[in-house]
Amino acid sequence: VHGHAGRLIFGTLNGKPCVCMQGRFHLYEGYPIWKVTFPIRIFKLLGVQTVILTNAAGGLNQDYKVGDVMLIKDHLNLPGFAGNNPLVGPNEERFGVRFPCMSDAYDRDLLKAAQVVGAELGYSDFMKEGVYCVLGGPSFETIAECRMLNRLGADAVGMSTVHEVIVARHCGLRVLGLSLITNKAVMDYESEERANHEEVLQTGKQRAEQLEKLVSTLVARVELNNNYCGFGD
Ligand SMILES: O=P(O)(O)O[C@H]1O[C@H](CO)[C@@H](O)[C@H]1O
Ligand code: HPA
Repeated sequence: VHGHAGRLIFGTLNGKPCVCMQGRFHLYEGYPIWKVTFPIRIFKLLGVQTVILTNAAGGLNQDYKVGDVMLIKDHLNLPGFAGNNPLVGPNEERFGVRFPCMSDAYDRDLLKAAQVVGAELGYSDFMKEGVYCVLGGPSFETIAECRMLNRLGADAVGMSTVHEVIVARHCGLRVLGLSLITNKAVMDYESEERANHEEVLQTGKQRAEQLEKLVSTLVARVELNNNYCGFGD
């Protein structure tokens, strides 16, 4: 999509071997859901143990400000309610079980580690924790939809990530999810604001340096055996 480079970059980050997707596939681009999540299985086969998934999202929680970073503690998979789940079809036993658990989708130790690192870097003022809701896109939400999602328990809304999380958990990868609140979802009929992709890209650029620092510091602290340095375990 415009704004995503569409590259796969291999290297080391703070001494840790990493592979980084510079961009992702989205359902609304017309890709089948298995293709959207295909890179996750490639990562598994490459020996990856931990994935850090990031996205741009609209803020539904009235306490959120543009530029906040929301650590994802849970998700609402709305396309999934209609049967649009990346695991639909014959189960690939070599990756995981038919009915994977999702109540532990977002690794609590990694989430705690992200909070600790965020605080150390002085980012606490703009770091939140909340529930991400995925929709199919590409149209942004109506006011009624935003109000409904917020009442259903969503703090942020976007068009990605959740499918990747489901496939990652199915094959046993540990997941940390980060949403950058790039815009406030319009919840009020009096509002003159309009969701637009340019604002999304602009907010992304403004926070890029801090997000890079957060992720790279965190990566430095995650041990290859999935333990963490300096977080009490
Ligand atoms: O979720 P990512 O890929 O960060 O992008 C978000 O931003 C785009 C809308 O501006 C949509 O693709 C939405 O999902
Ligand atoms: N809605 C859906 N997806 C998004 C938004 C939004 O407001 N902002 C960034 N991605």
